[in-house]
Amino acid sequence: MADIPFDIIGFDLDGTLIDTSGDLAAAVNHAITAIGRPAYPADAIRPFVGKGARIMLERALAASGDCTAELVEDRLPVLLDYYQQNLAIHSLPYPGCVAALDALAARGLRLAICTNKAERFAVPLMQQLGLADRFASIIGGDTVGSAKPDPAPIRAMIARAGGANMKNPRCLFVGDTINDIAGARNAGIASIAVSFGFLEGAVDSLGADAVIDHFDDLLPTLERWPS
Ligand SMILES: O=C(O)COP(=O)(O)O
Ligand SMILES: [Mg+2]
Repeated sequence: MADIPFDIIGFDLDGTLIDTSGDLAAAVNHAITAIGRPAYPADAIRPFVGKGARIMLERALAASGDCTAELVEDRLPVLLDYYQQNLAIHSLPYPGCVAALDALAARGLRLAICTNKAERFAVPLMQQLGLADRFASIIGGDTVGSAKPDPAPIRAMIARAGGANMKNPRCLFVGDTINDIAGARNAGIASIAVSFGFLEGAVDSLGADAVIDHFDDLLPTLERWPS
């Protein structure tokens, strides 16, 4: 069995581990159809995701009319309340995700999450999907006071996943947008971009160290990683 030269593998959540676009779209639509805006299909929400719920709402409002600060302040609590109650109605892990997590854990790797989603959504979402216990740490966009691409949340993810007690923890981050790949680079760690997430445009342009098109490719890609 080929050696994997990492101790901790970190993952982005939305668009990487889990396709959350159906529940995010439902929450946005709940907030904006009440003021006469049209509903978005899940596919149309994907490019709005990546920098937290406020920016997702701003992008959705701006794409269908005006987007004033008052409108955002008025609609954001409605969106967040709805999402908190409906985290995992449509959301599912991407194909092969759970098997890949099992395979990595069986190889002794620690798994962790760093998402720009607020922690109060990220943790119960993973619990409701029955996956939270697989992760040694789950850091949200509001856990440490800054979000990716700032390196601080990725560093906190590593430290809380046991890296704080390791001499030189070897870490890699897997994500779907520039926030993830730039965040990994800013934290000084390697990265893999997934091509099946919420990114619009060419995944190669993210500058990740490798790209995977399916979770089945994750373990072989790590096994081939130069040590
Ligand atoms: O909720 C968001 O905007 C982004 O979440 P992610 O960092 O897990 O992709
Ligand atoms: Mg993402």
